[in-house]
Amino acid sequence: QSAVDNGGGGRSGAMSSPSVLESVEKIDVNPPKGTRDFPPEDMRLRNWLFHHFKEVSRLYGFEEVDFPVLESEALYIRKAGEEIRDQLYCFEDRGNRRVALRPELTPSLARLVMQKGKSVPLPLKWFAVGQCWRYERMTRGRRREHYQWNMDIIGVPEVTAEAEIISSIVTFFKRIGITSSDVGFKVSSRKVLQELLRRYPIPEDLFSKVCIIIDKIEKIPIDDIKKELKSTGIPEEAVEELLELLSIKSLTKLEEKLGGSVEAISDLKQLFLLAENFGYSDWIQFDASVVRGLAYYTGIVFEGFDREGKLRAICGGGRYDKLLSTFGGDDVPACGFGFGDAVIVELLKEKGLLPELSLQVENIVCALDRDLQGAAATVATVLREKGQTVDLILESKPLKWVFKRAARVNAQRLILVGNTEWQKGMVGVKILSSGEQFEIKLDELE
Ligand SMILES: OCc1cccc(Br)n1
Repeated sequence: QSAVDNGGGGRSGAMSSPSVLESVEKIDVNPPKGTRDFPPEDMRLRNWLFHHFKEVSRLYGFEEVDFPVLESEALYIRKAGEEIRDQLYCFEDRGNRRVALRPELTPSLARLVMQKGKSVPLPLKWFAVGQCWRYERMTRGRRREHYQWNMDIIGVPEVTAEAEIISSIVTFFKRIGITSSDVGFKVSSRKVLQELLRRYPIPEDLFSKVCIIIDKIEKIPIDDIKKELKSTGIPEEAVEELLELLSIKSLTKLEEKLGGSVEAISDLKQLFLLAENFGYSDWIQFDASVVRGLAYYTGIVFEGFDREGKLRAICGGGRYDKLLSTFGGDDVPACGFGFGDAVIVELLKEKGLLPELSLQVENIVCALDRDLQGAAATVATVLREKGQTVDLILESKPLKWVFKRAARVNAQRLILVGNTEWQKGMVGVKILSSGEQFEIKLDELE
């Protein structure tokens, strides 16, 4: 921090002279552990990804919303033993308030829906793209922030809502060249688990805890899963039956196990029928082991996975009909998904589908001598007012340097402002791809 704080935090202004600046240690120029900078080439890829997120949301008639990155910690205090709770990036602010960097967007969305109350007629179809945080011990070298795309439908109890949001993700994948041979969705319902647990004398509040333990089934040894399940107090035979149930990969077998009248079965059958109508049947499969790691899901849950099994889940979501009531609001049916910006990029790299995104500039405008810098500014302004992109050379540079820059910024043409031409109200033009060059009146330039 310079002795003279010129506010902007940028380069020290004329106000402060070197003598008053304290000599500071060389600062670490890297971003904080687990976080990323986005230099231009990475920012182009991020903008490309977000453009597709937002275009799909628009295609589906969703409205964009956003919330503070900083939220009350209370939004995330759930007692189900979720990883997201263990990794909460939380602190006490100067007003002694317990706050947290949001680890996900759904609770903020639920808060805003409650805040809006009756003023927003249901159903709501909202989407957001926002940075989310977790404080994870860096032992695993994993990131502490990522950007998440969320789409949520609030106020629709029918499975058509889940079918619609899965359709939106399929549309996104197709737009970026991912096919159903690359990825699929494992789909299940927490009502399957609920139905089974209902057949044992188990307190209702255990349900979320059991789901969170089961979500770790592919991440920790099965004996640890059994140990954790038993530690919740559910009877041994329930644990065994539960694990056997989770291995079911067909709805028919599930129906044989649970009986056809079960709501979970009818929901899932309806979803698979709608998938036919949406045209994405070959993208989804029933898999009873999918429960997802968030406590508030109450029905259909799904996750996008890469069929080669090399990557973590690409996205995930489901129905959460009780979240608003846990915040003290009325019960409002809701479903949605979260889609992170990291795994999808790994998948695109794997598939050789990363887009070629280079800087493109239509014009480089350059004054051929110092006293024509003003004329060059006029030329640049004329072009920009016509909607043309212009990289204006801002200092006197040798032509060799200008050509080098033109190549670096992929300029299509060079506009040279020279004395002789300028006297006639003209400029020199060089088309860089063909080498063709000519003079033209400024007002004829387009
Ligand atoms: O996927 C869960 C998650 C939440 C916040 C930040 C990051 Br990185 N990952």
